[in-house]
Amino acid sequence: MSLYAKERAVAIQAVLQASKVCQSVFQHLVANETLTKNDKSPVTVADFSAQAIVNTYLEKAFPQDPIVGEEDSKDLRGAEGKILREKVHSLTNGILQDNEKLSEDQILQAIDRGNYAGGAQGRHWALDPIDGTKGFLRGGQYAVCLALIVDGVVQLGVMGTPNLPINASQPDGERGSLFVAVRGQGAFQRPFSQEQETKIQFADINDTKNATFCESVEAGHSSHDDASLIAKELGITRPSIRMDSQAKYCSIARGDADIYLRLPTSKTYVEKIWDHASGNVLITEAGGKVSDVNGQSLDFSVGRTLSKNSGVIASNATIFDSVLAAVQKVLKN
Ligand SMILES: Nc1ncnc2c1ncn2[C@@H]1O[C@H](COP(=O)(O)O)[C@@H](OP(=O)(O)O)[C@H]1O
Ligand SMILES: [Mg+2]
Ligand SMILES: [Mg+2]
Ligand SMILES: [Mg+2]
Repeated sequence: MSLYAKERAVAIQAVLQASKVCQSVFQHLVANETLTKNDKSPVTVADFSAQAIVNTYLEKAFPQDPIVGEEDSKDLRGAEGKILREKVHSLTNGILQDNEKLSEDQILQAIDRGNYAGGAQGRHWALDPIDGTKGFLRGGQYAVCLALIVDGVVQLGVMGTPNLPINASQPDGERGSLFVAVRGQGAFQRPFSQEQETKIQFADINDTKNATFCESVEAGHSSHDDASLIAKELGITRPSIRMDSQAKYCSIARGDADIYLRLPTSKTYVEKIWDHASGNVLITEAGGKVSDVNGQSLDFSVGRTLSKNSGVIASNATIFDSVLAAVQKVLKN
């Protein structure tokens, strides 16, 4: 059996079920149930349900493994959290099989299994139950992102992208894919609807002027102004593809676009490990390279955040050095 085969299978099942709960929430609920967290980022019933589902699957298969998850159950507790708690309870159980159903208490406990501090020793999971909550709310791109980190290095990443067309050249065709990568074993995509996996890789380009950027919709998450200066520097004339979430990593890894830049908009924001862990291994396994804006590898060993890094650059390995040089030239000015 190949390395991490069980982890891979469990992660696929967990992400698939969590993706289904997100689709179900989107169909059944209007956006007015959205909460706003202290950092002003939105969170929805679907974020909580997806975290409960993934953590439950992980606990069953790997009871010893700690989890770094984005959400916690605080807003679902007590009298104030009752309405939200009941919604999460019924939506979560709507997806689970009869023998998997969870009580309200079990859901709260499952969500809070995501409270691990992370670090350099041993293995833990990193979970973003919905990455791109803003995309989810506007019917755009979002991703359920799960990664296994061992001794500070991401070894496995699984992403579910319910709204991403399976084939970018058929934008009105079937949607919903899983992207899966294990370090040293390649990068793969499969539709939600069947188990057959297809190997994916970066587009084969060696001149940056033929490249396309894939960037955040939110200028507050990555500077659009700096990106357009870097595009000029690289001779890029094609318009950027904008989408929310780590679906950006998936898009470049299968060659829909070529370069993903996350250019810091403030000196104080620190990237979170769950926003990049699964994308990180997918990029490497699809023939790409990834670093921060200083050319340093992303360091997943320092806790829940990427406190040693600033921003992200990901591209095809062939053009990576040129992209890094352009980023550094523009950011220095
Ligand atoms: N000022 C900021 N700079 C960079 N990322 C930010 C940010 N504020 C929030 N984010 C993160 O950006 C993620 C979405 O990124 P993107 O723009 O690529 O879709 C959010 O994930 P969530 O949606 O999981 O909260 C959130 O963690
Ligand atoms: Mg968030
Ligand atoms: Mg996120
Ligand atoms: Mg999230």
